[in-house]
Amino acid sequence: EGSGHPIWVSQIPVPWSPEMLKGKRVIVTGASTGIGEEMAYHLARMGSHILITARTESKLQKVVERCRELGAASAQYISGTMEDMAFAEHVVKEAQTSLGGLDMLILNHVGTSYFGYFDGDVGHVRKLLEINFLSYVAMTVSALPMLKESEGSIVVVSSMAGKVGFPFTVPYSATKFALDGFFSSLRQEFHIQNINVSITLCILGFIDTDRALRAAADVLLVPPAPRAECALEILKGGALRRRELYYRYGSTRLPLLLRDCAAELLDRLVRSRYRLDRIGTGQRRHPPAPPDRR
Ligand SMILES: NC(=O)C1=CN([C@@H]2O[C@H](COP(=O)(O)OP(=O)(O)OC[C@H]3O[C@@H](n4cnc5c(N)ncnc54)[C@H](OP(=O)(O)O)[C@@H]3O)[C@@H](O)[C@H]2O)C=CC1
Ligand SMILES: CC(C)CCC[C@@H](C)[C@H]1CC[C@H]2[C@@H]3C(=O)C=C4C[C@@H](O)CC[C@]4(C)[C@H]3CC[C@]12C
Repeated sequence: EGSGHPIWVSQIPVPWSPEMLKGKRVIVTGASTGIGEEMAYHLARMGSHILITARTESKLQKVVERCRELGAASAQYISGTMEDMAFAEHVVKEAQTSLGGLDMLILNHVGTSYFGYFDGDVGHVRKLLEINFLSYVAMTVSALPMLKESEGSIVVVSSMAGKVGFPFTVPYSATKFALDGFFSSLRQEFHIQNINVSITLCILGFIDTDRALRAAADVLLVPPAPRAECALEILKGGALRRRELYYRYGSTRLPLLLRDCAAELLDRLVRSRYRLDRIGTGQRRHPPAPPDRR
């Protein structure tokens, strides 16, 4: 008995239950902090086998310890950078060798970017595409044989900035839009080929992680949503094999409906949620912004 609404999964309505992830073998990337860390703790409480990754070993160690305390069936980490596709593939192989397979691949990490006017640095766009997009592709490709066998799930953490153009996140937004194209197209092929691997694209609004607050809290007139609740909603969406997950629903799904019938209006609404006079303080690494051209 779950508490959520019944949702159609393969023609059968299934309610959410934490039991769904019990004993499942799950990879979470970018799990040293933020939403990824919270997903690891939820999975631990549900009794999953957890393999987490990020660059900072000291943080991963602590997260793994906490996961064991919280009741994970098992918890381990591998540290390394997703700039390196060989590392991305290595993480997946580790699931094969130490967990004997994989039920859910949660792609969540993002490389560091800036919150400010696009600075023209093409090299940065390429690097961010490698970390935020290409490594997701590489991990998906190497995990697919295991996921086919388990009839498992791929969970892709994206953003409102992967569906709508927001200012001050140009390189980041490009990487998130790329994920939609790749995974939505791939989902269609899975259907045609009767491959029973679900793909859940998660569309998140502003979430209260340390990094996001540091970068944008000063500038945005939008209240951030809590990361632990966000993490749980992502896991529910994945377990229920939904195609897309919106969090929070009211501030993500409704603006997207508006986009499809009144794009200019949404653009204007979005711009009105920014204190443009505060851009250029704090996180920016690069020289002067062009004048505000509203
Ligand atoms: N917070 C928000 O407002 C929003 C977040 N999202 C999405 O949610 C997801 C999580 O975001 P959030 O929790 O805020 O992010 P955080 O910055 O808190 O966490 C990012 C994670 O990625 C890891 N990481 C960073 N660079 C690399 C790298 N080169 N190689 C491997 N791992 C790396 C970090 O660890 P380490 O530095 O140790 O490598 C960390 O674990 C992202 O996909 C983000 O786009 C979407 C919409 C809004
Ligand atoms: C106006 C409303 C319709 C909705 C507004 C939602 C806006 C404000 C939300 C949607 C996506 C959010 C950005 C995001 O995805 C990820 C990051 C990376 C992080 O390190 C710094 C914060 C940043 C840039 C978020 C800033 C806030 C954004 C633009």
